Parts: sequence; C-alpha cells; structure tokens
Amino acid sequence: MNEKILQIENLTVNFDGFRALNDLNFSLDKGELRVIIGPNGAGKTTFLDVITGKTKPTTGQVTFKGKPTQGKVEYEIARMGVGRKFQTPRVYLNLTPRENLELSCNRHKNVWNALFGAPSRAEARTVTGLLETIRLETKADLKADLLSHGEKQRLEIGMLVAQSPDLLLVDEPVAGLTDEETENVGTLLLALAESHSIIVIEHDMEFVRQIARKVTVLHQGSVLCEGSMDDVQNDPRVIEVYLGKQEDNPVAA
Ligand SMILES: Nc1ncnc2c1ncn2[C@@H]1O[C@H](COP(=O)(O)OP(=O)(O)OP(=O)(O)O)[C@@H](O)[C@H]1O
Repeated sequence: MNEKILQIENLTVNFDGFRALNDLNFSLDKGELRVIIGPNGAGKTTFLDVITGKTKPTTGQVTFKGKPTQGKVEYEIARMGVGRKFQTPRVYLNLTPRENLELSCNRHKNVWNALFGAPSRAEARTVTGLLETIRLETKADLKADLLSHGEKQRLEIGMLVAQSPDLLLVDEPVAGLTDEETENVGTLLLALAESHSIIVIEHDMEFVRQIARKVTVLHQGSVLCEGSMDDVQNDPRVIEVYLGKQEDNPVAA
C-alpha cells in the first residue's frame, strides 16, 4: 500500500449547528496531486482550513505524516510541513521576484538579514532554480508590481515551494487568469507534482482536466465520489449535484 501523507477520518465541522463538513473521510498518498472540486458551499475551503489548523474539527481526526494535528495551532502545523497558497497573490509588490523568493527561503531570518545579508551559495542556487521552475528568470529583477496576475500567481507558488513544505495546498490558483496564464500555472503544478504532494481546489473544469489525475468531489461537507476526471464527469451523482442536467453541467466533457 502507498505511504499516506494525509489521512482524515470522520471529520465534522459544525458552525452554530450547520455542518460545513459532515463525517468526511479522505486520504492522500505521498507524492500525489489531487484536485478537489464541488459546488459552492460544498466545504472545500473549510476542508483546507481544518488541514492548516485555522478551523478546529468538531469531531474527527487529521493525521499528517503519521502524526495527529489535533491540539496544534496554525504555525505548528505549518512547521510540520503544510504550506498553503491562498486565492489572491500575497507577494511583496515593491520587491523583485528574486527578493520575494529569497525572503521565503529565509523565513527564520529577519527581513533585513534575509534581504541584505549575503545569501549562501545553496540559497542562491535554490532561488535560481525556483526562478527557472516558475519561468520568471527574465523578470527576476523587476519589481513584482510589474508582473501580470498569472506571473504573480506563479511567483507565489514558487514562494510556497521555497519554504520546502511536504504538502502544498493550493486554493483556486487560476481564478481570473487568461487561458494562456491558466495553462502556464497548470504546467507549473504538474512539474511540482513530480516531487511534492499537492492538493488543489479549483472550479475551472478545463484546468482540472489539464492537471487532474485523481479528483475528489465534495458535496454538502462529505466526499461524494473520487476517481479519474472521466469517472467523475460521468458519475450521475456528480451531474445531479452540479446542475441536474447533463447538457449544462460544467463537469460534463
Ligand atoms: N465561519 C463560518 N460560520 C458559519 N458558516 C460557515 C463558516 N465558514 C463557512 N461556513 C459555511 O459552510 C459551508 C461551506 O463553506 P466553504 O467556504 O467551505 O465552501 P466552499 O466549497 O469552499 O465554497 P465556495 O466554492 O463557494 O468557495 C457554506 O455553507 C458556508 O456558508
């Protein structure tokens, strides 16, 4: 059996009597790229919030790298190796992509030392490698303010990777991007998936088709079904929860 990096058992989150997550079970293999889809309100963001410790489970258990995260706060879970990228880019706009990546590699140092202290050779190599991975070598020394929305998204994914997390959580990375930028982010995530465990939440079905190997569909706080994109888009339960009619269904091919 494959090694599990994340296991979630019987997870329920109750907000004032409303079950945002309802007896949810989920597991992710080490090295897997999983895409999570589901209609609005299905519980996708709450699911990520529980993994990162932002929201506490009402009942149930999250196990990361074989250890329960129960009782741990967000920064402790981040130190265990969980990194999250939010929907909107959070890069420092007055710094260059290179400086943003240097800062992310050096989160234990203070900002002054990280920026003005000489980077070690290993750090410089890491940053150069990351700039290549996110394909921003030619824009490495421009102010991040001048980057397109898609380039900022790629930079922020690079900043997340610079912190060397074991699990990357990526929330709607292509919202508001052009088709070309969307494809670039997809290519980047596929490249990262060769050496990372990744969970991506996404609504854009073209993008999901581009990157997905295995898809989990959430509905009303539980896992409705899991499988390949083909399995999922032909599952009558998925068709039903999205729109009820196959011809209008965003998950239909
Ligand atoms: N702090 C909260 N208090 C009360 N209800 C909440 C809270 N956070 C989320 N909810 C509710 O829980 C349900 C799940 O929300 P969540 O944001 O996880 O869904 P989602 O699948 O991410 O939706 P979307 O695709 O629209 O972002 C929603 O009905 C939401 O209104």
